[in-house]
Amino acid sequence: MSAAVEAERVTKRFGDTVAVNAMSFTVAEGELFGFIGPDGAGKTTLFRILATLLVPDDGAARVLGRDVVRELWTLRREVGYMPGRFSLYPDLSVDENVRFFASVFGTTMEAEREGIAPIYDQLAPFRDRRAAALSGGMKQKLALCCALVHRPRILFLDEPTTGVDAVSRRELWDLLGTLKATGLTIVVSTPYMDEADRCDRVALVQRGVLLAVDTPAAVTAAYDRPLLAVRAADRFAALAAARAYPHAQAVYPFGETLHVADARRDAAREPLARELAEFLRARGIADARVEATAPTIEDAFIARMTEEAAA
Ligand SMILES: Nc1ncnc2c1ncn2[C@@H]1O[C@H](COP(=O)(O)OP(=O)(O)OP(=O)(O)O)[C@@H](O)[C@H]1O
Repeated sequence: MSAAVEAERVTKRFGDTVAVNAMSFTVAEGELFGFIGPDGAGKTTLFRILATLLVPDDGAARVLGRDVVRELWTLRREVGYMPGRFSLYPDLSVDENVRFFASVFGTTMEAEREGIAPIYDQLAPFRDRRAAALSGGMKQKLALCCALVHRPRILFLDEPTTGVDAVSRRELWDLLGTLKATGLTIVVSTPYMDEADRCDRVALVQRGVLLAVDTPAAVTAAYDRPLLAVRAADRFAALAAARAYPHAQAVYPFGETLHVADARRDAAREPLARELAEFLRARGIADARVEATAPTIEDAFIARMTEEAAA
């Protein structure tokens, strides 16, 4: 498969801030590729460079084989970009928004009706409603529809699920799956680690740096230290106590439990669980129960980010 995106040491600075720091990666054609990272990681800046809206200070990027700086005018017709915010006209109706974006690219909503059907069909009941009056999930679907209306060969979606309720998040990811099945290359960013498993490959970003690029399964498999799950009625007190544990590399809430990453890589899990339980009980967490647990991709990400922050 040829590459849909090739980035080579792409760098962008704003004053003293290095928003994107020498990022190199490739996205294959037809791939659903996710950038995962917290606020300020550089996702928006990178997406704007790949969508030809911002010029990198250093490095080079090619999208669909075209240079994002030298060939921007050709590329703009072939790329769909959905920014995190402000992509719709709030006072225009659903249909008027779609028609507007179609006209920018010299086409019409009618001509593109079949291509946008998987999304537009869900919007059609609200076609005359002003965009401002749509729910968060519907706004995102409309923005996606507008980004697709000129039949791009690649789609860049910047945080499409931020601020969207859980059901709409799932629906949006299902839609991305449907679009991927048509052969479209999709590059998406998100601050939510639990969305990683919906991607073919993910890139973990923090402070402008790529920490890992791999399949979700490989990122999870690379987690190589004992992970312990703690249950206690007073989770807050247990968290404070566990943070004082000398072998804890990272301690964080995880669902109903706390996760404690033990720094002793090669140790057997069970004795470590007993040792932590004894430590917590000695610190007043009388009901502390500790067991070894299998890492998820979120644990793997947190470990990478903690290591990097410590370095
Ligand atoms: N136009 C700008 N001028 C100055 N600094 C900027 C500009 N755009 C981004 N930055 C800074 O660059 C860094 C990366 O920002 P960016 O918006 O790319 O991150 P992000 O991962 O998309 O996070 P967010 O979800 O907050 O947008 C941040 O420190 C941000 O403050």
